Amino acid sequence: MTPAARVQAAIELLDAIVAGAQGRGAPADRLVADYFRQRRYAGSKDRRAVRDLVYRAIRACGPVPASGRAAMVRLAREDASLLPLFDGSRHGPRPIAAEETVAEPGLAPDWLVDALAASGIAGAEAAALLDRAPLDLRVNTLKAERENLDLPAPGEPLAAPDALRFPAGTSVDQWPAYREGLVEIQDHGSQLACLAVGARPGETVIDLCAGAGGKTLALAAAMGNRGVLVASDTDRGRLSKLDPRAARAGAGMIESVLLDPGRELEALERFRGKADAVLVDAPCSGTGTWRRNPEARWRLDPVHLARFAETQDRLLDLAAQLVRPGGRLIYVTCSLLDAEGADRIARFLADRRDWRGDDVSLPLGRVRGDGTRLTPAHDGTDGFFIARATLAC
Ligand SMILES: C[S@@+](CC[C@H](N)C(=O)[O-])C[C@H]1O[C@@H](n2cnc3c(N)ncnc32)[C@H](O)[C@@H]1O
Repeated sequence: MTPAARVQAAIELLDAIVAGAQGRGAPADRLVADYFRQRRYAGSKDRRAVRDLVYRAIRACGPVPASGRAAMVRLAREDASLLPLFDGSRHGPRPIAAEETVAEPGLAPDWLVDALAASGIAGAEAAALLDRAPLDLRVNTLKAERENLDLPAPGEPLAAPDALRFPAGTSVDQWPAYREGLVEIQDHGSQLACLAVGARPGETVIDLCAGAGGKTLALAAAMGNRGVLVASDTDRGRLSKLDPRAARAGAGMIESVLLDPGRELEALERFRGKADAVLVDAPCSGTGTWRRNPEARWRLDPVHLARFAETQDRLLDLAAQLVRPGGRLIYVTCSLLDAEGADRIARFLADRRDWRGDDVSLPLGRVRGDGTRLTPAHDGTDGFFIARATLAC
């Protein structure tokens, strides 16, 4: 592909991504993968270049752009080396007209910028939400140790005991250590959230919103494969990815439980009042993960945010019924909005005299309400809110 054709391909992809965001269709990553699956002629350099253009253009726009072209023209305003590529060549984009629509720059739609600022995320803290994330690995202590693991590149040891950091784009998935389950890809913040669970061998731990099990695998390692570890979720597709991952990681202790939305407790009845720890890694807006999913800013509106908060309250109430006296509940969201973090745990604790908030004592982060918050600017992690509460004996 010529450089101009790459710009045109990025414009077409951005059109699909904008439509996907507005109609709540497939996420950008999937659209990019599908696009190239249908265009086998594009080589790996072309793919990398187009992908890079797409994500730079997404980051360059604040609110949802009017079109893929408007987004790319915005990027060309910021990177003049792109301007000559709007040359009207056979596969390239037409020249930029004087009256052409240009997407607005910025962090996000205005209402979201205001909500973040009201949650203490503004200035450099806000700008860092759109940085490129490094690649973090968790050494799987069921199979290896950080100190004597031999990897193709040396990683930077981080504060979480099993975390190593590599530059963005490192092809870890090609490494034998990855294929053999010695390491997992997991953001440092996510690893710290797992530390806050304090899972120990022999305990009964429920990962209520386990998804594909990123955190479940870390809990299995912390428990040394001993005890009871339940991974539940309402999404069959996500949960079904856990079994092969667990097999690769040697995490034989995990029991997957598919939940019926609205009737979650039915499938978990036998654990009522029995769990030592319940992790609620709740569905949320993902404002803390824009470094990886910058187009998520375009998918959120106040109605959806309010729905997330309702679900989070419901899941907290549900999780509380599973915890044994003296046991703990850990609430996590990858959001930096108080509406999904500090406000939720404050409501939970306000309603309950038999629960008290704990200090999660993590090596990074800052106190926010009754929890701890990690941010890209301060902690170099994805954004997370993490809180822990203990039920009186
Ligand atoms: C933030 S994601 C979990 C990510 C996962 N823990 C990980 O570390 O990879 C939130 C999950 O909550 C699940 N979920 C949504 N509603 C739920 C419900 N009512 N009960 C349990 N899980 C639910 C979603 O399907 C999604 O997988």
